[in-house]
Amino acid sequence: MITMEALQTAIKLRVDTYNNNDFPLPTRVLKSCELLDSRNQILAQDITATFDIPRQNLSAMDGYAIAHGSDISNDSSIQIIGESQAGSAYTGELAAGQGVRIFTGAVVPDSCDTVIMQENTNFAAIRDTIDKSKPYTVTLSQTAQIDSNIRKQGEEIESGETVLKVGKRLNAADISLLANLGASQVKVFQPLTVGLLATGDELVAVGNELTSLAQIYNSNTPTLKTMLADLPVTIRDYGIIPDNLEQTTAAVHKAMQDCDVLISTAGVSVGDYDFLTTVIEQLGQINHYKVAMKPGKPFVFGELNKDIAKPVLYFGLPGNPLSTVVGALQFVIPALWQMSGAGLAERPMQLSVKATLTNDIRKSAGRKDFQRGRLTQNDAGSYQVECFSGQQSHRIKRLSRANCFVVLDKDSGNVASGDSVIVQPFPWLHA
Ligand SMILES: Nc1nc2c(c(=O)[nH]1)N[C@H]1C(S)=C(S)[C@@H](COP(=O)(O)OP(=O)(O)OC[C@H]3O[C@@H](n4cnc5c(N)ncnc54)[C@H](O)[C@@H]3O)O[C@H]1N2
Ligand code: MOO
Repeated sequence: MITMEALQTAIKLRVDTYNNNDFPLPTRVLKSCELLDSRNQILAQDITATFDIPRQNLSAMDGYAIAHGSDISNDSSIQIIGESQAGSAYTGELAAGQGVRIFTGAVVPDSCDTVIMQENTNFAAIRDTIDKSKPYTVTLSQTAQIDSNIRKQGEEIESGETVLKVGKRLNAADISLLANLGASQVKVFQPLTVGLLATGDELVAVGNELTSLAQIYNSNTPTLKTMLADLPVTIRDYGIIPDNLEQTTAAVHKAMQDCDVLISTAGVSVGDYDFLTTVIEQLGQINHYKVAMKPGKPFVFGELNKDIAKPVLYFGLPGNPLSTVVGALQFVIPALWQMSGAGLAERPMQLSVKATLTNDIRKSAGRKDFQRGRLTQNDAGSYQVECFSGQQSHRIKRLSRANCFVVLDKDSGNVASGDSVIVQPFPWLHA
């Protein structure tokens, strides 16, 4: 059975080929996106500045701009002959020994080469006596440095500079940068279409009545929709498909015409009513089946390619709710970010921390284990994790109580209270 790490690498390599050959990023349709809707969209065009930032030399402090050639040593006096405010510059010429009152963000007059903050003058002592309608004198209480407290034109961004590149996953800081450059819209990659298909005769969609004791609610589809909500994808929900070869074939066949990616839940184990692997082999191929992890072992990675122009990548998640969550986090979501065109450094990072275990864990070697736990941090900043008993992959209440996975290596055996373990916080713990 393939290890989890080897499967992650295999999926990544397949998506590399998909992005280069099957559906090359440069040939994809672009979408104009309003700046405020662009969070988590993937930039499809480089962004180049059309003007300098700062656009002119600006003051970094409230204080005085002092003319070139002035004596700026401690105790020297400067004659203040006007004022430069943010949005309304002082336009006159200054001679050595002169200055203007200036505020943070205001233009530094061309004839000035230093800004001195008001705290380094006698401003506080004379403040109440200043009559702004006529020149007045301030005295430096500290020697100033030429060039200090001036944000130079273009020092942050020069006109013509590329500030964001194709593949950037736009975040609040990028939106700040784009807004500073006046971009009201950006070109992003058209979201991929991701089909969701739940299989199982026992399933009923939330909102409907359970009419027999054999029925349960379909929780995997709402779970996946929530987990994918932050991705730049369009979801198509194909609903619940009964455990029946013809209907499963028809549903997969329909989805592969409409979608770039298909995710199914359940029907991938070895039971008499688990048809998905058969259908995938009829309409495409299985690249990998079963992975040495717990939960989530009967995971399928394949592609649907019969009689269609480009392959539809297929992820078959095992039906147990926990297997669906673990498989989606470890394989599907990273692949979707990569398929969406997000550069390597732009894909959400799986954070992990070391924590001290507060209870014993029983484990047998053979599969990498993702046990649910609750991570806490003490006042000194170190982490502890409590790992719950009852780790079977249908334990939904414990999943909701947990905030992290305790990740135990494939070959690890039992782990004891006090041992240091690797913990992966759930994405929703730090988002
Ligand atoms: N003989 C074997 N049996 C099983 C094996 C095995 O290796 N040999 N593997 C077990 C493991 S591990 C898992 S995980 C499951 C995976 O089974 P399937 O993916 O085929 O899923 P089902 O059997 O249809 O369902 C499993 C479980 O999950 C419930 N389920 C299914 N879909 C949903 C949904 N959308 N929402 C909520 N719950 C769902 C379903 O009712 C079952 O209880 O196979 C083991 N068996
Ligand atoms: O691998 Mo299954 O997902 O343990 O329950």
